[in-house]
Amino acid sequence: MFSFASTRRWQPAGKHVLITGGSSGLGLALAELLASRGASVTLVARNQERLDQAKARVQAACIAPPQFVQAISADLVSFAGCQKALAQATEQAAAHAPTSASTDAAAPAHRVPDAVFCCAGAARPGWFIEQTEHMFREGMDTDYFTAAGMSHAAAQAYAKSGQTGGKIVLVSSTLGFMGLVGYSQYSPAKHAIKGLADCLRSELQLYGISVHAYFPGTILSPGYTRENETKPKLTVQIEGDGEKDGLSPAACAKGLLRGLEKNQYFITTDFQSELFRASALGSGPGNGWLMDRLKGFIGAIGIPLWRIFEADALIKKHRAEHYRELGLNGGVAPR
Ligand SMILES: NC(=O)C1=CN([C@@H]2O[C@H](COP(=O)(O)OP(=O)(O)OC[C@H]3O[C@@H](n4cnc5c(N)ncnc54)[C@H](OP(=O)(O)O)[C@@H]3O)[C@@H](O)[C@H]2O)C=CC1
Ligand SMILES: CCCCCCCCCCCCCCCC(=O)[C@@H](N)CO
Repeated sequence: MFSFASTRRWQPAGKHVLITGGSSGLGLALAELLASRGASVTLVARNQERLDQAKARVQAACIAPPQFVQAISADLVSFAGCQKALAQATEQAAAHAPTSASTDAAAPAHRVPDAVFCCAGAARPGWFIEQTEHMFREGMDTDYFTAAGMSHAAAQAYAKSGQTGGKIVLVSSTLGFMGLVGYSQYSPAKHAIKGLADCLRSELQLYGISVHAYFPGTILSPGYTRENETKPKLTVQIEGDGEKDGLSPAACAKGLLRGLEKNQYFITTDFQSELFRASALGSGPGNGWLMDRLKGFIGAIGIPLWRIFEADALIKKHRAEHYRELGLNGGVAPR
């Protein structure tokens, strides 16, 4: 009774969705899934070649003729880049709009995309003391500002045009609920996404826009392979074997869509993230009062045990090796 899970289920069929980071990993899987459910899709990312390949895959997943798939190359770090990409997506969609004969409202002229998924992001793990100002700023740019910029562009466009029913989906991470050794360049930006989601969920009610945030654990994506190249072994030890515990991009996309269909505000697709969610609810709507308290209770017991006996224990055990490895204090850990 406290969950506000409404009866209106979100349906991708006939909608136009814009997906940032749509050329790879989660974004691409989501694009394929939504296309297979009848949505038209705009993919946005920087690299044109990967966009073209992705576009072909998403086209192959389409089910109904009025559907269209378009790919836009843009760097979404700047607000201007986001605004331009959204405007392009809107204009190009109008060109696909069904002509007189069609009764399908897949893409009425100059309609802002019905939903915007902010999947662009990347982690560059490493030791806090070894990473540079550039890397920290790059983390905020890639993981926070791409999402803040696209949400801003979409909210403005919805509000100015009077288009209601818009949807903004932000992608955070389990690391948006908690922080872990090796992720100081990334996790703060994912916490910022959570804060942004709270503000936007609240404010964008003014314009009839719904806001959701997704908190995935490890996704077995190209991005994950890349981040593992710089990830400290200690971090791997604590976060666990991704190949074993991680989910495929397709499984994540499916779980995210299921959460949207249930109108959940914070969405997770694995039990660990669900425990952290239930332990960090804040002021937004939960996913069911009783289950949230029950999971919060399990988290209240399990998380400190995990921290003390697993995470912090491994970190303390690693001190000597760490000083040696990095040649700190002449390679000797002080007592
Ligand atoms: N992989 C994981 O274990 C986890 C990932 N996440 C989050 O999920 C999301 C998807 O991750 P994943 O599938 O691994 O990502 P991938 O690295 O596989 O794909 C990232 C996508 O983002 C695009 N992108 C990156 N930077 C920009 C930019 N400045 N402007 C426009 N597009 C950009 C990339 O294209 P291009 O480079 O061509 O621009 C690519 O399409 C990210 O937000 C990530 O932080 C959350 C939890 C776990
Ligand atoms: C009872 C409680 C048990 C708790 C166990 C917790 C284990 C820690 C899991 C941390 C996993 C981090 C996944 C997100 C990774 C991510 O966002 C990056 N890969 C970036 O792409």
